[in-house]
Amino acid sequence: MTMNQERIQGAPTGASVLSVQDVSIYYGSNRAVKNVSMEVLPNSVNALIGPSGCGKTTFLRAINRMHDLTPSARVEGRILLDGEDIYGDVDPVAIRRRVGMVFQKPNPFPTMSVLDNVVSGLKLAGIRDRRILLETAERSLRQAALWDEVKDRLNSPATGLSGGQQQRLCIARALAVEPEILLMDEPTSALDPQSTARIEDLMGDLKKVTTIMIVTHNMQQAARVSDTTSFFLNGDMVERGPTDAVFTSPSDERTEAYVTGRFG
Ligand SMILES: Nc1ncnc2c1ncn2[C@@H]1O[C@H](COP(=O)(O)OP(=O)(O)OP(=O)(O)O)[C@@H](O)[C@H]1O
Repeated sequence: MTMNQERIQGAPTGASVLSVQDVSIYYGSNRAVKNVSMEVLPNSVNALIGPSGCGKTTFLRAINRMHDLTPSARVEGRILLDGEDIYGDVDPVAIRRRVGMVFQKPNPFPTMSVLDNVVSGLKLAGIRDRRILLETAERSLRQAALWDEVKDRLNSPATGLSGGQQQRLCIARALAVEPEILLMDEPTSALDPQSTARIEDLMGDLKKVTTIMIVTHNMQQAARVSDTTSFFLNGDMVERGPTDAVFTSPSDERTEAYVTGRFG
């Protein structure tokens, strides 16, 4: 293991924005994620790859306490966000404000305008100052590379945008509350190649303002956009390291078989 790999995979470094410590996740008696630990550095893009059903989404959802909404689900271990245990004595709603999420299918609020979608999180937090709302909307839409396309239709329904624009709107909506982490669950799988490329191009800019965890089935995408890659198999995190190393010289033969397309 290289020093860089040790830094990524090993003990908490204090520099981590997210520290996952021995996390297991159960649905009833089925353990879908097994003893996963990882340290995530700020302003990095972290890909989670692995065959269908290996636990990637289950792992991702633990990071913003979405399993609270599933009665059979249980999370063991510790997840620290900037040193604070997100399963400790904290309000899950406050955690979800700090950990944004973008889903597979774009899900703008259908009855709201473009502008109201972007600032919905701020309004929920009680911010009413129109100047602040407009400034935040412009900043977030610029960060999501959507501003130029929507600046003249901010008050039009969000549902009038194309699928790719709607997904960038959802990214802008997530960014508006300045999340420490942005979770992306196969964010381009419902999009055409051109919209996918736009979102991939965006990743480098997004990580300047947040830290990204992205589940993807597309290994070229993981290779193109991420700094670290974690390979999951049957609930185990088999390997995690710098993306270059995981793709070109994986240390586990199961990772090699997967990234070279021999299974999955
Ligand atoms: N709500 C749920 N209730 C019960 N079991 C679940 C639930 N969600 C997922 N599972 C199970 O947990 C395991 C991991 O599923 P998960 O969706 O996390 O995998 P994944 O790697 O994200 O798969 P995919 O790539 O197909 O999205 C699977 O065996 C799945 O059937």
